[in-house]
Amino acid sequence: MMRHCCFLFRIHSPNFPGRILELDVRSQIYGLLPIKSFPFCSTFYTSLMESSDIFVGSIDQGTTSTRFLIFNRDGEPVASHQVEFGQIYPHPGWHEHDPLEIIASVETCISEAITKFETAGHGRDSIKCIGITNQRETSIVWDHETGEPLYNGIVWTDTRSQSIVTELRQKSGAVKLSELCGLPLSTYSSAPKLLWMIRHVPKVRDAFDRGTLAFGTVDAWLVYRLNGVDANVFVSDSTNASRTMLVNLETLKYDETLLDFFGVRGKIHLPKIVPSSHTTAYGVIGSGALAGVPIMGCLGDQSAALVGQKGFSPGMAKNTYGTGCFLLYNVGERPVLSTHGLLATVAYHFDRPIYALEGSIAVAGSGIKFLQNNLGFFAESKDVNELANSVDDNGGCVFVTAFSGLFAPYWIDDAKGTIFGITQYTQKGHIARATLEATCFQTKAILDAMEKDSGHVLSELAVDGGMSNSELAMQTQADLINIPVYRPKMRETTALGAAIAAGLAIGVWRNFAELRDINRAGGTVFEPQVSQTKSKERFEEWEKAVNMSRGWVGVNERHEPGTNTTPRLSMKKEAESLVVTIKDQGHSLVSQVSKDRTLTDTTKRATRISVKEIEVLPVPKLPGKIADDLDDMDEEELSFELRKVEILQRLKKLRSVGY
Ligand SMILES: Nc1ncnc2c1ncn2[C@@H]1O[C@H](COP(=O)(O)OP(=O)(O)O)[C@@H](O)[C@H]1O
Ligand SMILES: O=P(O)(O)OC[C@H](O)CO
Repeated sequence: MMRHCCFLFRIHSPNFPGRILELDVRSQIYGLLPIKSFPFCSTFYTSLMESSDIFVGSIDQGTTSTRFLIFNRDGEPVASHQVEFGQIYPHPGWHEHDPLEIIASVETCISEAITKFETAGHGRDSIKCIGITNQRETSIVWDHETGEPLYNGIVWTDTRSQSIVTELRQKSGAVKLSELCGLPLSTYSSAPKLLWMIRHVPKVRDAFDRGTLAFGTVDAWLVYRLNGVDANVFVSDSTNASRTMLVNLETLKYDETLLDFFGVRGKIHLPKIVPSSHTTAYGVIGSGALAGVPIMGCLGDQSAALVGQKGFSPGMAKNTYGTGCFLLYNVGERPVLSTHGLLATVAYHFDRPIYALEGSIAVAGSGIKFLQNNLGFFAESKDVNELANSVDDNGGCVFVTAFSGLFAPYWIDDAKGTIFGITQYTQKGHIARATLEATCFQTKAILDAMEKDSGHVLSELAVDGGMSNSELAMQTQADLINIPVYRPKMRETTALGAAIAAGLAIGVWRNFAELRDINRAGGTVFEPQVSQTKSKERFEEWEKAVNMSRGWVGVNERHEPGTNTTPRLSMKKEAESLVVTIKDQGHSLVSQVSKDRTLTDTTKRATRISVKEIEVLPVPKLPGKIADDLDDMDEEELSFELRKVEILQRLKKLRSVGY
């Protein structure tokens, strides 16, 4: 076997104490040598022996888009590619991702970025390792034997598990949960989403009963599939695993009390929890443009942003304005349990775990996307700024963007998105401004809570994420919190953090000191510009609005189709149309395809729908049955060629939500 000495690394691996692993850049292990003396920093286990032309790849799998970036040793991105992927909203409060589409989006990004990288004159062999960072809590289930997903991923924003959460809150032991895992019992964490799938999705229930149900957050899914199903690399990093509610924050192991509480102990396959930076645990990319390249870093996206901002000392904080907005505050080597509505979480786990207090805001950039996609206010996210700047202030409007209830520090389950203060004077610009302000107000509330929990006053807030591109939002933020807001020049700090985690494992960077100058120059500082009295008044208005947004969702009124019984699906041929009815205990969804090819869906309370005259069949038999019936139908008679496609698409959509 030929060795290329410029590509040779020696690694002091935690898996092989006292021995050195030698491996080439494609991660083929040549042999284990006894360790002699090795002058590397004791904090990290790695040392890059000889190197030139070194790059680290980073997969950033966010809530709305996937990116792949390739960083040089100075932490500069030299090539990248980004794609948006499908957001599935089958019912109010439901939000899903197709797990296979997520994988496809990663593969596309890697392949396109590699093409750009090579066009720029680099060789793909110079990419030494890959880091992964991802949206957290989003829950994916698959068959442990086949690797096939059993349902769409339930996204962290999804509130369908509300009644399960309400039920669990009554259960003995509920109040102790957050002491063990650092998280409040809410729809946000993974465990209630997992329970919902076990209860309501027949395929998931079957796998659960047969003992083949595998559950993981997005990191585990990506690592598993990118290695190739046959490799069966089933791991999750501590920062991601700690968001499931199944993991003990102190031990970073699955906790029997938590597993028992959720009724899953010994009944499902869970990924092994490993540190965020590791030479071997994450395996290697199995196929495609980077086949053979090792994955060596993995962090939940908010942890990655903290690492990318180099928030390595206790007292350092960052706020990432992406789809949601998340403030992480480094509290050091011991977790701090909040008494003011914050989460205790793992900041990162390299040689040892470091903890953070977290303030989570469910809606930030997604509020802007809402104005764009749902209300048609503008064509692109960046246009929100022009619209918001078209007015001098919010014109008295306050928008509580509680699309998933309100997260930290309020944790109001029954709030809904609500705009207060609308008059005939209100313009789109006022609403755009109020949307940007909502995240800034909630950040202010989180910082206040953080100061109470930590006893420490922050002197500057480091920011990043898509919405931090908004000058108006960042200036508003500085005004409201009355401290400078620092925005780095290169805003892909999340991807950088994952690259750092991977690079530290293999010695691209040997210690934190070597990272000091990365992304330091050229940042922007937003200094507070309004009086404290003025910003206090505005914040009081916000808090009033928050209180008034309570109670819009009565727990019993939540739209939760399929909560109790097996849903029934039926179809009926009428003279002018084909009617497909999905009925469950709470609701019926009626899809109607008319002769003129229009398709209408109506969701009604079940009690108001007469299903007497139509055949009702158990769901599992239906797909084939419907397909057969459609084939038998007389084209003339029904006279709309598109109906099959339309109905089958509609059924696919319905099946994707568990029917
Ligand atoms: N110039 C801009 N001004 C305000 N918001 C922006 C701007 N550019 C992007 N955004 C918002 O940032 C969000 C995307 O940020 P990103 O960090 O990529 O999120 P994620 O990782 O969650 O997918 C979008 O929701 C978008 O609305
Ligand atoms: O997609 P983002 O960047 O808003 O991050 C999602 C979070 O990880 C959810 O906890």
